[in-house]
Amino acid sequence: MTDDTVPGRLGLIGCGQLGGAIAGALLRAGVVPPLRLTICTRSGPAGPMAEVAGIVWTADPQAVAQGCDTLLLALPPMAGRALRLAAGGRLVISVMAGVTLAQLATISGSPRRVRAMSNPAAQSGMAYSPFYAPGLSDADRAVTRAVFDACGLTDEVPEESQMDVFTAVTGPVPGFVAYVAQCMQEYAQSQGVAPDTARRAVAQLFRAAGTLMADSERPPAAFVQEMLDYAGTTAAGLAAMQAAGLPAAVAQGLEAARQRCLTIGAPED
Ligand SMILES: NC(=O)C1=CN([C@@H]2O[C@H](COP(=O)(O)OP(=O)(O)OC[C@H]3O[C@@H](n4cnc5c(N)ncnc54)[C@H](O)[C@@H]3O)[C@@H](O)[C@H]2O)C=CC1
Ligand SMILES: O=C(O)[C@@H]1CCC=N1
Repeated sequence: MTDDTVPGRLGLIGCGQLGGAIAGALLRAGVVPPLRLTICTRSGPAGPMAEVAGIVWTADPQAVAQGCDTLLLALPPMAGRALRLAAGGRLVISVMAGVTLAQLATISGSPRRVRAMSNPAAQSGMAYSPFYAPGLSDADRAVTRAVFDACGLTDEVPEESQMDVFTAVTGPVPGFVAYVAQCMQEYAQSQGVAPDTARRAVAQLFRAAGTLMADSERPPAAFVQEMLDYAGTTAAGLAAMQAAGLPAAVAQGLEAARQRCLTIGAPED
């Protein structure tokens, strides 16, 4: 990756949990140098990016829209929906949950729009960042891929509806996985394991499980079936979890998150 992968000036509006992580990823990967990065927040320099020399800071989204060539919107969805940017024909990439491509047209007026999703694991290059961008030029697609390649894995999805699915499933990190880990730690503690021991053990389990599955082409179902076929202690636990409705509970939770995205993306009255 070279310093001109993102041509011109990149303007980031929002530098919090996600925007700051993406900015860190872009700088680390050399996709854009600090001298070609403008960051807009409500309150000036923020987070680790505040220590990076060369970045231009502003509290004026219009200054970003008119002074930059590519805009990356990483502010809260409701604040983003209220924005009106004189973005002209600039490339506008959004990672705002639920904000639709149609809303991005109203926000920016630009025909060059990307609806994307990422997560704070971008900081360490471990995010999954899908994007939806019908009609995007090859050049703009290359810039979009360069941005999200720096954050981890990326895919272009064929339907905008999938962006709400991914916002629910892969947007939160550690997100829902932390909830499962919490349940496992609390079980261990209920059996007399000391809290810090339980925490360390479960963290190591998720590190191992995540690495094993990420390094494999096998779907999670294959790992589960392998344990069921083994017919040992884990098989007994898996059968009990299925009988207790774990699959339905997970699906209900993810669907609730997806529905919240649809609420954000609903046309204003
Ligand atoms: N935090 C997360 O794990 C994830 C967040 N997202 C999305 O990323 C976006 C940002 O979320 P976070 O980084 O968590 O928020 P945050 O609250 O950590 O940071 C928000 C940033 O936006 C700035 N901001 C807010 N209103 C502004 C305005 N009117 N003009 C200019 N700057 C403004 C704030 O100063 C701050 O820098 C949201 O749309 C969220 O849905 C998506 C996936 C994961
Ligand atoms: O919870 C949220 O609203 C943000 C978007 C996806 C993950 N975190």
